[in-house]
Amino acid sequence: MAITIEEALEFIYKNANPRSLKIVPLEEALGYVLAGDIAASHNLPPYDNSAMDGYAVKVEDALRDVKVEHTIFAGDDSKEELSGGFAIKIMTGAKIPHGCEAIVPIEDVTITNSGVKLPKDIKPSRHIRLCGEDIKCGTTILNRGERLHAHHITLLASQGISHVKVYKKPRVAIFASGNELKMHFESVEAHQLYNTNSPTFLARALELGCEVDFIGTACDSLEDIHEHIKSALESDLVITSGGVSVGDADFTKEAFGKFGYEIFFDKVEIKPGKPTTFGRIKDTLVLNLPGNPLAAALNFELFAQSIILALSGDAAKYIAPIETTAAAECIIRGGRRTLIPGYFDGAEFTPYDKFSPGMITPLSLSNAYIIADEKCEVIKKESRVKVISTRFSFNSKEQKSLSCS
Ligand SMILES: Nc1nc2c(c(=O)[nH]1)N[C@H]1C(S)=C(S)[C@@H](COP(=O)(O)OP(=O)(O)OC[C@H]3O[C@@H](n4cnc5c(N)ncnc54)[C@H](O)[C@@H]3O)O[C@H]1N2
Ligand code: MOO
Repeated sequence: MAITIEEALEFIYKNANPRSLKIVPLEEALGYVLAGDIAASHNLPPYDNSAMDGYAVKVEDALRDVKVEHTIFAGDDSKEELSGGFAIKIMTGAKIPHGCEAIVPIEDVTITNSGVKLPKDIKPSRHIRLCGEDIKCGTTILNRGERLHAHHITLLASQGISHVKVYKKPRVAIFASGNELKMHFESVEAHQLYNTNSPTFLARALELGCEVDFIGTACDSLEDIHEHIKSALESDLVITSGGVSVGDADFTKEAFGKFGYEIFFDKVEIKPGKPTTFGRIKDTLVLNLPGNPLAAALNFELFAQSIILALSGDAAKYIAPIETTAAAECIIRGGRRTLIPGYFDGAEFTPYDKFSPGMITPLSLSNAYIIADEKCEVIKKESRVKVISTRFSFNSKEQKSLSCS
């Protein structure tokens, strides 16, 4: 019996967990997920320092001519002490000298014969960046389950952290089956076509931070599919396409059965993608997607991505939609949840005008999709929709104003 998308995702979250850990140098840590919390071992800034090129002064010296005898540069380990009637010239980032109460920027003073004339308003602590105001030593700066993006590398580098403990990237093996299929580097005859699903899965799994083994294309025979399964079982996840329907040459599930395939579900109330199958052979998870390219790619987005996120140890493992409005009407048949590809330009979602499970263009030219409810027969123009991205960033084909009013 076909299950709902929610039930299918529950099977996924119950069965997909991060496997093992390793230590990587910071330079290679981008995209990995942290396997432990990280606490700050240094204050940032590490010492009170000047936010401006200017003069270290006493507040009481406002409006006075003060003498300037020293200059402190960033990186100096200065022991100067500031006394009333004096200013110390100081550069941005330089350590604040003892006795300094504020910094006056260079452009706010007048140069005199013996030093500088200070302005009338000097507020205590002005232009001083305080030790630890950004990061306090001992606080947790990153948590287990955080995927490392460029600006997390900033935090780690600020603490002099050279290596981090992370979850290994999910190892994914990919193959397709179908006598009609040829690899993109082979020649095709008139009755054949290129296997586009496997290169799609490979590229997308890499985008999602997996290590990928490209096993190839199997013929529609149990023996050949067995060979491909054997080569794939060392992985955390095997993703196949094709051969999951009821045709005379649909052997995929039977072929996996020889290896003790425990199937969690083999039908989902979804269009396209009803025959999507998920299970396990020992520690290896298996996702059999249908052969039809749009069905395969969209169901990869929903199910393979959810498995990959859960396997990677990412605390943010749930796919999150963005709410927006539909830019055009889209008529659907209803009856089952329907996946509709389209383009989200940051303001509106435009459903792809004509799509069917066997096509490849709709998703290639889209950057997102929506899931229409089983009772829904039309997505009306300007109705609210929940958009799920199929890319990492949101883009627009036209230049937009980027500021908020
Ligand atoms: N009598 C029924 N027939 C079908 C049903 C059904 O319920 N009853 N379901 C349909 C649905 S829905 C789908 S989806 C497909 C799923 O079929 P398979 O997973 O068995 O896929 P194939 O038959 O192997 O291929 C379908 C289609 O896709 C092309 N294909 C397959 N693999 C690739 C690839 N790697 N790259 C590019 N194109 C691929 C293949 O040539 C076929 O045209 O079954 C329906 N039938
Ligand atoms: O469900 Mo099939 O996946 O419509 O093409």
